[in-house]
Amino acid sequence: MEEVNKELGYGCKSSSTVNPEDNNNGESGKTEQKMQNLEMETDNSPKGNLMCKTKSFSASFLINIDDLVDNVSTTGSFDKTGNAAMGQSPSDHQEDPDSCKLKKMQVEPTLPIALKFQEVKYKVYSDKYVLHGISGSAHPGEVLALMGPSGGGKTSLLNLLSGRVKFTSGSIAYNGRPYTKSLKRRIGFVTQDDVLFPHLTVKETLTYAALLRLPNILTREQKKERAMKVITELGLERSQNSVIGGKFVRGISGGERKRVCIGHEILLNPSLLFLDEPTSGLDSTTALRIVQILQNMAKTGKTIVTTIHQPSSRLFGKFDRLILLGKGSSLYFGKASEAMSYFSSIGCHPVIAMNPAEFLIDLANGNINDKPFPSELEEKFLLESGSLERKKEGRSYTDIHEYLLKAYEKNVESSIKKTKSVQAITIDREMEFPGKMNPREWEATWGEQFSVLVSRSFKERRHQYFSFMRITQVVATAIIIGLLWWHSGSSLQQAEDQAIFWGFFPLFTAIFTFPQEKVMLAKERAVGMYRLSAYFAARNISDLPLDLILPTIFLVTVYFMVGLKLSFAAFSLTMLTVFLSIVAAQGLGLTIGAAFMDIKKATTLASITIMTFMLSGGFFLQEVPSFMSWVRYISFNYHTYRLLLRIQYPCSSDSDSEPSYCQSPFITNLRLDRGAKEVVAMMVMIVAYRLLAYVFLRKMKLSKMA
Ligand SMILES: Nc1ncnc2c1ncn2[C@@H]1O[C@H](COP(=O)(O)OP(=O)(O)OP(=O)(O)O)[C@@H](O)[C@H]1O
Repeated sequence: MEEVNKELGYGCKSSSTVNPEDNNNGESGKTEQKMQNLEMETDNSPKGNLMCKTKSFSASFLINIDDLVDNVSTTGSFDKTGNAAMGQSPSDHQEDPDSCKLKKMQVEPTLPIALKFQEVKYKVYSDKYVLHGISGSAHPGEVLALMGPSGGGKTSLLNLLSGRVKFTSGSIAYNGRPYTKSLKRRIGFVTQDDVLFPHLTVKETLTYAALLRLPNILTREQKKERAMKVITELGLERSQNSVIGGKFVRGISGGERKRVCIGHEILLNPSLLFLDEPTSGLDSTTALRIVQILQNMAKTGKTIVTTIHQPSSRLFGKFDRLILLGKGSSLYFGKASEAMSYFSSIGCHPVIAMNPAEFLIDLANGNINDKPFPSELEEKFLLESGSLERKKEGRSYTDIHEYLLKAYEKNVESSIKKTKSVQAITIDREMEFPGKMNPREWEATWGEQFSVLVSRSFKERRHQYFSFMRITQVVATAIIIGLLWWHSGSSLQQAEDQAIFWGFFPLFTAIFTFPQEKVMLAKERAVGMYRLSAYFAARNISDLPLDLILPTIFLVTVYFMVGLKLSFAAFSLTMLTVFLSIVAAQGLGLTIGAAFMDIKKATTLASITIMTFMLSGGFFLQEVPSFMSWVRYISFNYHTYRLLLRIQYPCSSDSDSEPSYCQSPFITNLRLDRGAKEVVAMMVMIVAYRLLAYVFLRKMKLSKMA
């Protein structure tokens, strides 16, 4: 067995305990030194270079990473500590002001950020701790894997390290400094779920993200180029024109989708990239490809931290460092390649050939059935149960967990504490000159955000709106109404049916808008991709043309089949009334959707509302009790109905030329005037409902949904 283990490379190291962190001390010290050197190199670059201005600072190094990566692949490389071995020095370039940016490109790599955390605890409520004091570090050029069984605390730790969630106690330092808002732009986070628009292509997805996320110092063309470079870097060229796809739409593969999510984050060239289970649900070859991409990215000076569930042995070999978590505690921290030796040294090693990752997760799960267990544990069980058989049955997860924890405290934790912390280094200009850099410099202007969002929303919704089902629903309803009231002329019933259909149809369509997009909205707002007002305005405007096309088809069909008033004025006014009704109904739908952000709840309230509006609107009940009559004034159905009747049954004050229906009690009771009040009421509703929807969206704790 010993031989088998040796052959596999993770055999028992017998007596001496391997201390994974001991081996790192020297390296991590060197890392810190190198990082400081790198920082100094940057600081010592020619003055003119640094004066290529605060404004262009971040932007220029964004473009530059590509040149840098090119340089790395052709002329040099990053070592494990994130130092770039550059092929060119700043002095290789002329002191031409126009070449300022170019020079920056070749001088500035990804700003290396080392992550160090000590005794990080995380409490979710009262005394429920999810993490019980985790320590470790990750350096530029490295991929740190957080591994462990389900519920071990991987995602929680990742969220804390990325600054998305506040920790309860302990410390997390980025180049020796605590988290600040300015770090946000240096951090990329790839969530476990792929939050992407299903109907956009890969190219559209990344281009829109580039247009929205990249700083304004870049031109539109440069932003698009950047998106294309990311596509190339991630090997997505072949699928760039394919749609992303989703539950109901076939699209690119899971691996490609994950790469698009990674691309979304690396557009901004983050120094720290966090990924939550980037390989879950992928086959081992695709997973390996993703991790290979992460490794390549790390080589450009990024610090990469990823959670991983059950990697294959080939994949496991790709990680530089590893934290093994079990029940919210750290069971191992050190080089991934030394994990097996460490566990062997404390008496835990597999008796059969197995994937090291599988073995480690089994250990963290307390499952050591086909593994020899350490003598200390054996003694413990022996003492408790007295017989070998019972002893084996009696082993519990808690005992094994405690044993591994004690071994960790004895062998690893103490040495982590001994490692010198990274000397605080400036992370970016905002830290250097607090408050002097305008955060708005980073983002596109309101107008640009609006136009990009309109275009994106239009492309995404185009497919949704003109779905076969939806067109069938509208056309079929129009034909049925047309046939039922075939050439019946200006029928009251017909006006009623239109008002009902166009009352509930847009309302029930609009309630889905915000709940459906809430995860995307939360994700994009969390990284400050755009202003809420730009999103809201864009969503309203981009919906309009689409929402008016189907009603037009409907109205034309019904109007002529039923044989309504054949005059241009009557047709146009009917059309306008229906449009007003649609936009008002939509506003109400948006408000209900934004108020709940939950489709089920929103649908329930929308059903109750529309029923109340219709009943009070005058179609079914002519005599509404006076204490309930106020409802009709906030009902767009009521105003639509009155306007439609007014158009189809005009009555003038001249009683001689008045048609006979003007004397009917039904019409006289309605006391139809010129319709100005109805139009004003509808306009007020259109604006007020939308304002209300915006207020609800603003108040919504979107961060909790991300
Ligand atoms: N906000 C919370 N409230 C209550 N319990 C929580 C909260 N966040 C995390 N937990 C609990 O903490 C534990 C760790 O959760 P976490 O999601 O970090 O585990 P994980 O290792 O990422 O699991 P998985 O691999 O299944 O995603 C779980 O038992 C989870 O239920």
